[in-house]
Amino acid sequence: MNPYLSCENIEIKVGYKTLISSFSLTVNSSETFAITGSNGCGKTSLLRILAGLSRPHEGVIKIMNEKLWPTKEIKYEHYSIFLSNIPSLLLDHSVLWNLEFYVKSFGLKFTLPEYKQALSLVGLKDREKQIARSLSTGQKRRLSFAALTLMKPNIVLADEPTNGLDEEGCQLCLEILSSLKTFHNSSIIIATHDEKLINWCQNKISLEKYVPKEQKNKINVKALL
Ligand SMILES: Nc1ncnc2c1ncn2[C@@H]1O[C@H](COP(=O)(O)OP(=O)(O)OP(=O)(O)O)[C@@H](O)[C@H]1O
Repeated sequence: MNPYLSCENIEIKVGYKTLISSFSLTVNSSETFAITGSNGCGKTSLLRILAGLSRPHEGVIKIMNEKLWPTKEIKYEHYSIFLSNIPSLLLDHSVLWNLEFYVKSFGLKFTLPEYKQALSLVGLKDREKQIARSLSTGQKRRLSFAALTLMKPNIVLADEPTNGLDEEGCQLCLEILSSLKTFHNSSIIIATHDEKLINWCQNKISLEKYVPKEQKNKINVKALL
């Protein structure tokens, strides 16, 4: 069977600086990966590239055996979903409007009871008319989980998905990801510093080994004091 996601020899540059080089990965159905590494090593940059939201300097990326980069030949945008570390919402619109809008942007549509059920599942019951601006950070994140439960993507690319969540929210996140993996064979790739999430993932990849040596500038606190 073809892998859900594969990438070969990815190089990421920021300006003239090489952030990551020679990164390759094959992700099959139901596999879970934790991408770890120090602040600024390139986890978010890598996930955004795997989601097709930005471009690598070098490399080849395939999603469901269709090319994402260098030439984009993806048939269905909803194959993979990127959960940003800061959920992007249209803040002057309601919770329900944001959920519908997000799902529609992938060409999908659900019924009102389905949207309501998804909101209820993530603890946002009776908040569908609330303006997104008035949600807390954790509630905004829960709203992005509601979209996941509806869309059931093949691949979830989640950037620090438990940031800003209370203990129950973290548990909810794990339950949603576990059920996508178990019942829909979704592959999950998570960039995180959260030990619980890292331990949940079957595979752990430290990005540090793909950071060129000259970029590893450790801060010497003693020298600063
Ligand atoms: N658009 C951009 N313009 C300039 N520099 C950028 C841009 N995006 C990212 N960078 C730089 O690239 C590096 C990697 O950023 P990235 O957000 O990928 O790191 P990260 O590993 O996710 O960090 P953290 O653990 O803090 O979330 C950082 O030094 C950052 O300043």
